[in-house]
Amino acid sequence: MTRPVVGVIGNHHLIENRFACQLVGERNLWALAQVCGALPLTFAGCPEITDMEALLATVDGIVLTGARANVHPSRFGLAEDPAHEPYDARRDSLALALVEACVDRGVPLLAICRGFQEMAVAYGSTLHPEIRNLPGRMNHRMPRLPNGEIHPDQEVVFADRHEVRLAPGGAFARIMGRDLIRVNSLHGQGIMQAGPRVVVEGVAEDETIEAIRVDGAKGFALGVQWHAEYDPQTNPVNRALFEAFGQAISGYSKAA
Ligand SMILES: N[C@@H](CCC(=O)NCCCC(=O)O)C(=O)O
Repeated sequence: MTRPVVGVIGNHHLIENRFACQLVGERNLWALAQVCGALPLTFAGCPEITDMEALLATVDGIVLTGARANVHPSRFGLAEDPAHEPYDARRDSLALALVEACVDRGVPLLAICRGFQEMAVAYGSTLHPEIRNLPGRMNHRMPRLPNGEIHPDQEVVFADRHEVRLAPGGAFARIMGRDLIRVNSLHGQGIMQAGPRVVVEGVAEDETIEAIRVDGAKGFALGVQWHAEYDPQTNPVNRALFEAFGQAISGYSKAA
């Protein structure tokens, strides 16, 4: 029995400000291999070189990963702002189309952080570019040193930072087996207004939306604002999510 194959989207980076690359956070790949029993297969976040039909004929699931670049504000009716760069318009285009294709066909889809935002925007949600600036909101960005540098210890950066209250009886509460969890937090953007098919399944103490599903999806279509890929090997909350995704990809039949 071969492993199910999961497509993992890449994101654009300029290495040394000259060398264009498609990168993917390695922890996404380890989580899929070790907890879902999948073969992770990265693909470019570039619609120009990605045949979606060929991709979806090849994979048993898709993961839209986190990424430093923000979803372009034109996708939700706002003007771009240098303060909220970088953007990754190619990834936006491919990811938003993939969300709808997966939802319509029942291809299991797990959306993480930026991917969560892409899932939300694909179905008409708006985002706020810097939610920590909203009254009453926490700072959801990764912790930094007093001098402003990103904290050098990954355990600190990815430590649980806040609670998420899950909708009782909802998809996430059923997967997690509880209504209250704690999660890490590494994002600046957040959902302002959920679109009509975006079901809010979990919110933080400051009402920031942290977990969603797409209403009417034929298959697994869940998104989380936190970085569940960081430690599903040891963290029961993230393990439950990746195991549920693993069941979905194992049970998915491309032939259907
Ligand atoms: N850019 C968006 C999404 C946040 C996200 O995916 N964070 C991952 C960060 C990985 C890194 O810093 O390289 C936002 O900021 O909301």
